[in-house]
Amino acid sequence: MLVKVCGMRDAENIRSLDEKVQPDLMGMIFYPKSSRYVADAATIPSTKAAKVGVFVNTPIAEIVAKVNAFGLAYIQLHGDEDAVFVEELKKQAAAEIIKVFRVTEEVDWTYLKGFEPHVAYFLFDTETKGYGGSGKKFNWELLEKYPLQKPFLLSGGIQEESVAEIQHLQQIQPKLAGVDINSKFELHAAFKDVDKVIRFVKALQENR
Ligand SMILES: O=C(O)c1ccccc1N[C@@H]1O[C@H](COP(=O)(O)O)[C@@H](O)[C@H]1O
Repeated sequence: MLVKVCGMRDAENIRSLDEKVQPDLMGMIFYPKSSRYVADAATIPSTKAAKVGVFVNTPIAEIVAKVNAFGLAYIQLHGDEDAVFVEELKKQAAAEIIKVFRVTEEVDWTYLKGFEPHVAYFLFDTETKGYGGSGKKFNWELLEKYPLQKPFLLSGGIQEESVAEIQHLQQIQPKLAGVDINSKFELHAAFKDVDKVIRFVKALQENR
C-alpha cells in the first residue's frame, strides 16, 4: 500500500520523515488559503519520496511553473477542475496527475470515467468549505463498490486509529492503492509528528 504524507513545509521535518518513514509520496500545498501553504521552492529539500504538489483551481501556467521549480512528480488537483482542464494540463506538464473528488453522500462514478485516461490515480477526500485538510472523514463504505479501473488513494481525516478500517477496505476493494495522511499527524500546521507517522505505517504494514 502506498503512503503519502501531505502538508509538508519544514525542511528538517521533511528530511526526518523521508529518512525514517520512507513514504512513497510527499505532498506540499500550493493553495494560498491553507495554513500549510508553501510559498518558496528554496525552503524545500530534495527527497527520496516523489513530490506531490496540491492545487485548488489553479491556472495551468502556474501549475507548470511549480512543477518545474519544485521538481514535482505528481500534481494533485483538489479543486473543481473538469476533465477538459485535466486533459490539457497532462499535455503541458511533465508530471502525473492525481484528481481528487470530495465526497458528500454519494459519488457519481459516471462523471469520473471522463477523467480516467488522463490521471494516474483518483483520490477521495471529504467535502468541506476549505477544499481539504479538514481532518474530517467521509463514509468510506461508499468505496467498497468503486466500479472503475483506475487505482485510488484514500484520504480525509485518516488517523492512527484508522488502520483496521483501512485494512478492511483493502480486503474488499483491490483498487485501493494507498493512503494520504495529513492533519491528524500534525504537531502544528505543516509539521508532522514523525513518531506518530512511524507507528501508523508500521501498523498498516504489520497487522494484515
Ligand atoms: O491540507 C490542506 O491544507 C489542504 C488545503 C487544500 C486542499 C487540500 C489540502 N490537503 C489535502 O486534504 C486531504 C485530507 O487531509 P486531512 O487528513 O483531512 O487533513 C489530503 O489529501 C491533503 O492532501
